[in-house]
Formats: sequence, structure tokens, C-alpha cells
Amino acid sequence: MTTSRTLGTPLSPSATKVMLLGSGELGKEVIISLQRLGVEVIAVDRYPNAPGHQVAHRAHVIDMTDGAALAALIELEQPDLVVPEIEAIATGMLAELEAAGKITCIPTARAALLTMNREGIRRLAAEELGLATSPYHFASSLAELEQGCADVGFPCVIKPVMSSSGKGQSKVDGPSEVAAAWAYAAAGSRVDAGRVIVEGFIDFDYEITLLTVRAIGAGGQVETQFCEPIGHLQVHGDYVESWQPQPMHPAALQRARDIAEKVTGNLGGLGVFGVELFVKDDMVWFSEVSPRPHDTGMVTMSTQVQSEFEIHAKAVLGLPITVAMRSPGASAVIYGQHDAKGIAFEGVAEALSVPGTDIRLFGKPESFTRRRMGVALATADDVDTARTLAKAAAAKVKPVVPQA
Ligand SMILES: Nc1ncnc2c1ncn2[C@@H]1O[C@H](COP(=O)(O)OP(=O)(O)OP(=O)(O)O)[C@@H](O)[C@H]1O
Ligand SMILES: NCC(=O)N[C@@H]1O[C@H](COP(=O)([O-])[O-])[C@@H](O)[C@H]1O
Ligand SMILES: [Mg+2]
Repeated sequence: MTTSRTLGTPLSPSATKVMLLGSGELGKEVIISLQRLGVEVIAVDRYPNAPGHQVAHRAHVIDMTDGAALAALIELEQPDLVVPEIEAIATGMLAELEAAGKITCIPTARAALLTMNREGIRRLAAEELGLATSPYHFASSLAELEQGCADVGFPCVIKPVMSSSGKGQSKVDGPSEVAAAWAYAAAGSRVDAGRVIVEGFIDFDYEITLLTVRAIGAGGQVETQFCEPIGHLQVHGDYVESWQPQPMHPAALQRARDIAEKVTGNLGGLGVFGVELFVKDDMVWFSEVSPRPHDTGMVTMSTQVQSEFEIHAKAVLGLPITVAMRSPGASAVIYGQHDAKGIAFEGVAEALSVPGTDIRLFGKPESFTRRRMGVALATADDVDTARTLAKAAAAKVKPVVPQA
């Protein structure tokens, strides 16, 4: 039914049913967009009351890395589309179910499988598609890692093969730091695969996410469209600020689009992809790709006519989309700042008094010091002003622990 344009009535036999695997802040917004089209949404995550659970028709809590549990839930719910929202899922089971004709996975089960593990997507990009990437090695022991670091040279970046948002990632400046990075990667992996990647450090001028959309066009065929590039700033491998559009040398922009088209064309299917690229002058390196909306793309909630979430929802249903911009803008992350359940947010009115801003609070039941709990958005005539406004608004929101 991927390309069907017929939508049903939720909670009735005609319902168009979509299951989100992962229901964090990104899934929550996709769900809201699906809800607006009268789609019946089933939200799944590893813990209760995840952001997307709170806006779906039904919520389930399972270990999504458990293939049998995942298959049983899919059998129970019979979704028309299965939409992975995080990396840590039993993607091998999704591939089996897709091969058996039992599910349609977004964009494809192969895309989810390859991008779940850095080894899959990196070998595809560098070794099969011939794209420029940082030099890299994979290692399954400290000794292999030490050899890999020596090969790619220092500084280098060490990451678990299965992780996201910078978890378990460290920059290493010399051989004496490698053992600590190995231990940190083992502790920070979302799924401990006991394997890491070491990448040579790319001294880029700036980095972008190129949101790339595969959607059915007017002629009934899949067409690839590119949103304006999103610039972003990362701290400890996690995004803290993003803005759109990022000005680019025309040759670099063309290279970026060529890379994005090659990768997303190979992965196939329908929907939004976040293609992460490093840029220096007119050189462009492929870093990785999310076959789903991207955290840095939250800025599109203020900058684009349709956010990346609305685009994803429409594209996967086989509907036409637009990548048009409305205004330059920026986003700034609001971290939890406390390790506590049920925190509260002061300063929301002050934040919203900053001109041109808006905020999203995700409603995560538990806060951690560096857990992303919300985001401030801003629009302005230029990106620099928008960044200043978004940061000012984010800084006014004060997470607090309510007294019992
Ligand atoms: N080889 C590299 N050279 C320079 N900087 C790097 C390199 N690898 C990663 N980084 C920096 O760390 C950030 C996070 O890396 P990466 O995207 O691989 O991690 P991640 O855990 O998958 O994060 P996310 O899930 O947010 O995409 C990059 O956006 C970049 O700023
Ligand atoms: N870079 C990937 C990314 O931003 N993923 C987003 O973060 C959520 C997990 O947040 P949590 O770790 O706070 O539960 C995921 O569910 C997704 O929405
Ligand atoms: Mg990344």
C-alpha cells in the first residue's frame, strides 16, 4: 500500500495503520502529522509514556531489539507501514518479514539494517558507491583498535558501531588515550556489539545535514528532492544548534546533492533521509545517513512550509510534498540539566517573549543532565539573527526538579 493515495478512517476496518518503532521527539512529530491525515498510529518504544506514545492511538512498550517480540507485535497490530524511528531495532527481523511480504518497512528494511550499524552504511558508501569518507577501520578488540588508530592517524574519532547522538563517542589525540576511548565506547553503545569504528578526524569548515526526500512525483514515479542545507553545531557528538539555510559554495552544494542522491537511491523506498556531510571549501565528505527525519532537521518546524516530519508522513503514504522554505531560521537544544523524573520547566513565558521564537517540550518522563528534553525554534531575516534568538529562548527555559 506504500504508493496508495487512499486513506481510511482510524479505528475502523478501513483504517490506514502506521506503526512507529521508536517514539521519541522525532517520532512524536511524525505521528502528529499522520494524525492530521486521519491515519491510525501505533507508537512503540522501550519505555512507557515516550513522547510519541502520548499522541498516538495506541502505545506499546517492548524491547525493540528482541526480534520475536517485534514480530509478535506486528502480527497483532497488522500495520500497513512500519516506520523505524531509531537505530536500535531488530532490523534483521524486519528484513525477514519484508522478504516474506508481511510488512512494508520505511524506507526499506535493508536501509534500516544497513544504517543501524556504522559498518553497513560505511562499507556501502565508501567501498561500493566510492564516496569520499574519512579514513576508517573497524575493531573488535583494544589491540585491533590501537592498530586502526595508528593506521588512520591522530587525531581520530572512536565510536561504537551501534550508537547515536554521540553516545560512546570520543575524539582521541594520541595513543595514550585509546584504551579509555575503547572502554567509553563499550559503555555508551546502544546495543553492545563489542565493535567500534575509528575514523580519521576531518578538519571541516562546517557540517551539514542535507534532508533528501524520495516521494512520488506528479508523473507517478519516485522523485528525489533536496531541502535547503541545514548547518549545525555538535558538542560531544550531539547536536546543540542547527540553522537553515547554510550558505554553500555552488560546487560543494552540487557535490553534496550528488552524494545524497547516490546513497538514498541505493537505499531506496520512500521518505526523508538525513544525509550528514562534512564540507571544506568545495570538498565534501559523506559521514552517515539516517533513513528517517533527523534531529538537526527540527529547525524545519519553523523554516519550511512543510516540516521534515510532515514531509516524511506524506511521502511514505505516497502523497506529494514540497521542500519550499518559509524563512531562514534556527533551533537550539534544551537539555534536562538534572537526573530526575517528572521535572518542570520555568521561564517558558520569558522564552516565548523573545521575538520570532517558539518552543517544543517533548514530555519525556525522565530527565538526564544531557538528555534532550526540548528545543527552541526561531525565524528571522537572516540565519545569524535566528541563531541568536533561538539560543536566547532556549537559555530562558529552566528545567527544575519539583519539591515533593
Ligand atoms: N571523522 C570525523 N571527523 C570530524 N568530526 C567528526 C567525525 N566523526 C564525527 N564527528 C563529529 O561528531 C558528530 C557526531 O558523529 P556521528 O554523526 O557519527 O555520531 P552519531 O552518534 O551517529 O550522532 P547522530 O545520531 O546525532 O547523528 C558529527 O556530526 C561531527 O561533528
Ligand atoms: N540522533 C538521533 C535522535 O536524535 N533520535 C531521537 O532521539 C530519541 C531518543 O531520545 P532519548 O535518548 O532521549 O530517549 C529517538 O527516539 C529519536 O526521536
Ligand atoms: Mg550523525
